[in-house]
Amino acid sequence: MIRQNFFKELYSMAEQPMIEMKNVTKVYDNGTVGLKNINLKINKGEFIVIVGLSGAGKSTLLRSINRLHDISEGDILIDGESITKAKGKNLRLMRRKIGMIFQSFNLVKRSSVLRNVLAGRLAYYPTWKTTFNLFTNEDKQRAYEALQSVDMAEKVYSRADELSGGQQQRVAIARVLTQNPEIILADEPTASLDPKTSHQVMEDLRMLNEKYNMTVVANLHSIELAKEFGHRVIGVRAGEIVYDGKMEDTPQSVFDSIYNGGTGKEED
Ligand SMILES: Nc1ncnc2c1ncn2[C@@H]1O[C@H](COP(=O)(O)OP(=O)(O)OP(=O)(O)O)[C@@H](O)[C@H]1O
Repeated sequence: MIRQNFFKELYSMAEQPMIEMKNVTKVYDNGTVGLKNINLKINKGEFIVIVGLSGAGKSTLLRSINRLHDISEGDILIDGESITKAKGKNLRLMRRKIGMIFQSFNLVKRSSVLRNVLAGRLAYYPTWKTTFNLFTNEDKQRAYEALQSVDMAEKVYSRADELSGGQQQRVAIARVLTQNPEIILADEPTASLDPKTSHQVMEDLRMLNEKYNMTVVANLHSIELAKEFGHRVIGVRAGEIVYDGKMEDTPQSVFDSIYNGGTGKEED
């Protein structure tokens, strides 16, 4: 009996979603409805792509997960714990589990590549230490290795604004790797990049997913990249989930209808 319970418990732990959205609605201060009653479970190690027209709510969905946007109704659980209700130190610890990649890279442009990558460790230090730049050698080594894994080690002392867009995004990926989160939210990570560089950046995200088992949720405009890299596709239209399925089971017609057949606000 004890043995049975043990396995049952182990099983239910394995089943616990990494991210769970329960009846999530987001209404912006000006009355715009960003998300309408979203229910969604994302498991550890998945690589999710979110697709939809401009204005459909992809960014709102992604940014609700780490509370860059506060939701109006519902609850969001990270690894079983409500981030919606989290406060103070607890909220900071939960956010440490969530890394973010932005379309605009969000590096400190006048700082070195190394300092930018070390910023991924900030949440592990008390503020006074970071003010005085007291990063440990271990963390410097960690940052260097992260840069190596995205093939950017030779730029370690360059200033961030001396790099190309693709190189900056790779530094941002090294920063997120140094943070060592469970989840990576990538909000249009390739929107400012050319096709070849976009592909490279997606390969880096795949590496984080496969090698470190990080759960990746990426908003993508490019259907080609979505198809190539996503394991599961979520279609969003006018703040609602209109499709959710494994990539291998998703026919082209689904993409056609999400992008052409819908009531997405802008291109109607
Ligand atoms: N800060 C804000 N205040 C008010 N409305 C907003 C705000 N941010 C987004 N919205 C609105 O919420 C809706 C969803 O926007 P969101 O940015 O999430 O869409 P998206 O699918 O990410 O679009 P894109 O692909 O263009 O980035 C849109 O109608 C948008 O105008």
